[in-house]
Amino acid sequence: MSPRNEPSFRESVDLMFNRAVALMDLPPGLEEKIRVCNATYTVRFGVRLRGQIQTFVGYRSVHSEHMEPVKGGIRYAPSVNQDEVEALAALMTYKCALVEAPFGGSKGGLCIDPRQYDEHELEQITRRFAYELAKRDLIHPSQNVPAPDMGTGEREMAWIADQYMRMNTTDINGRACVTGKPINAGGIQGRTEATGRGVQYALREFFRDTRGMEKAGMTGSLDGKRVIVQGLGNVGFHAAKFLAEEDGSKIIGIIERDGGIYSADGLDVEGVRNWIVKHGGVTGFPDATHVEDGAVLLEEECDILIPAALEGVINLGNAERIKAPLIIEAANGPVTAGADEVLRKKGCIIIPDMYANAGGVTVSYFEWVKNLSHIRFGRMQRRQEEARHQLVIDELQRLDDYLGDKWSMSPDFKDKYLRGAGELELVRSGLDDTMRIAYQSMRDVWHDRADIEDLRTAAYIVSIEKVAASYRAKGL
Ligand SMILES: NC(=O)c1ccc[n+]([C@@H]2O[C@H](COP(=O)([O-])OP(=O)(O)OC[C@H]3O[C@@H](n4cnc5c(N)ncnc54)[C@H](O)[C@@H]3O)[C@@H](O)[C@H]2O)c1
Repeated sequence: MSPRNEPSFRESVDLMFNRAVALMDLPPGLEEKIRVCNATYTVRFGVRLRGQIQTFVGYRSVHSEHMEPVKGGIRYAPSVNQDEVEALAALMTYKCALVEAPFGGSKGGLCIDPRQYDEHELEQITRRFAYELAKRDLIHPSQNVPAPDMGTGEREMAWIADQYMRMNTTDINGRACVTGKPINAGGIQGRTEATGRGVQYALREFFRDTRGMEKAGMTGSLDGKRVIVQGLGNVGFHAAKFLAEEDGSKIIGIIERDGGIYSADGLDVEGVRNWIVKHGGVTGFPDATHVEDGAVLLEEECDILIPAALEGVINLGNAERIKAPLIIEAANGPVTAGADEVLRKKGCIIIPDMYANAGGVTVSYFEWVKNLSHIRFGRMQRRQEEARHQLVIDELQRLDDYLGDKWSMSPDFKDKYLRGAGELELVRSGLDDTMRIAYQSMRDVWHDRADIEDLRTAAYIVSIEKVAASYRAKGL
């Protein structure tokens, strides 16, 4: 974690914000209005567990209501605190603006180590937390819509949705009170993988940016690139798996709570994940070198470093020793403001969190829209699309017959062509499109303005401009 003399997470976010606004022309007062967190609600509640009452502390922070509902995940971790949820809520505001998800920023957290409780106990705690928030409209389809974050997943989101709906039986849009739910509880295809998938799409778009690649001193494609990932949870696992399986990248290092593993030949991501589930950590994973202090692997030679666990892991204590020319912030806030400056001076390119991990909120947006429209994406068009596709296939079949040996339809064409109509494909293409457009908007600012050195400042400028435009349009 950050050495004590570094600013807190929230201060770090504010410093990065200030760096961007210094290059903008905002009316006096507006910059402060955008930067500050509107409100943070603290809840303390008791749950009777194992024969005695245990008190839990949780937070829900609302950073900006320039658009409503506000949106942001709920984190379960012992280290959750007000500063952290406020920093994360601020990042949600900028993230939503950057990818044009029509939400303000929010975040929640519960101080708990979920590994210390069984499933039934976690359900009791989650339902009580949800009750405390929902009765104050801090969980609500049109006011405040949580999602998963560290330590939570679709299981917790299903409990939260159910709790809200029990409390609001006449709210026909009740399911839209939270996203990241399982499919059979109103979720959407592709949400679980969305943040990791977004990291993959972000990297693909970066690799299409010739000038960006030049700035990073990189050439070629993702194929064969050496990648180190910290945190093989929801985000890190999916990002690593897709990069290895679909882009040919080599995952040479994985860092977890109990240390790190390294193999120059590349690690089997799925195998490591299964090992962690079975053994509780990476220790003992075969055919790899194990290091007790996983953080040293952050400093190992690689092409792409993906911090996907905690904030503040790249700080003034290790920034000078980071060798990766490219860092993609899958986690929120993994690089402190001080480390950001050190790395910038070294020429390291950072794809910033507010863009890199925006895949989650993008697909959450799709899920929210799906819940409000009460119909699965593609359901009404599917038959019609299939009929149109069949016309094309029939026509190509005639051509195939006519041309004989000179040409033939590729064997998987029909399958691939028909596959384009389902919900998962629609979600993926919507996510890909979003990640491309958002990258291009920061890229243009980064490359076109001589006074902007880095992608993070460009990202802040693009999103602050959007939030400012929204305040200007509606008044404060
Ligand atoms: N889940 C999402 O959709 C989402 C969306 C946007 C951003 N994020 C961000 O991504 C990051 C990870 O979230 P997640 O949902 O994947 O959480 P997760 O709980 O699924 O996974 C976190 C992983 O990090 C590991 N970890 C914890 N402490 C560690 C340490 N000290 N060193 C190494 N590994 C450690 C955990 O063991 C776990 O495998 C967070 O910063 C979160 O805010 C998540």
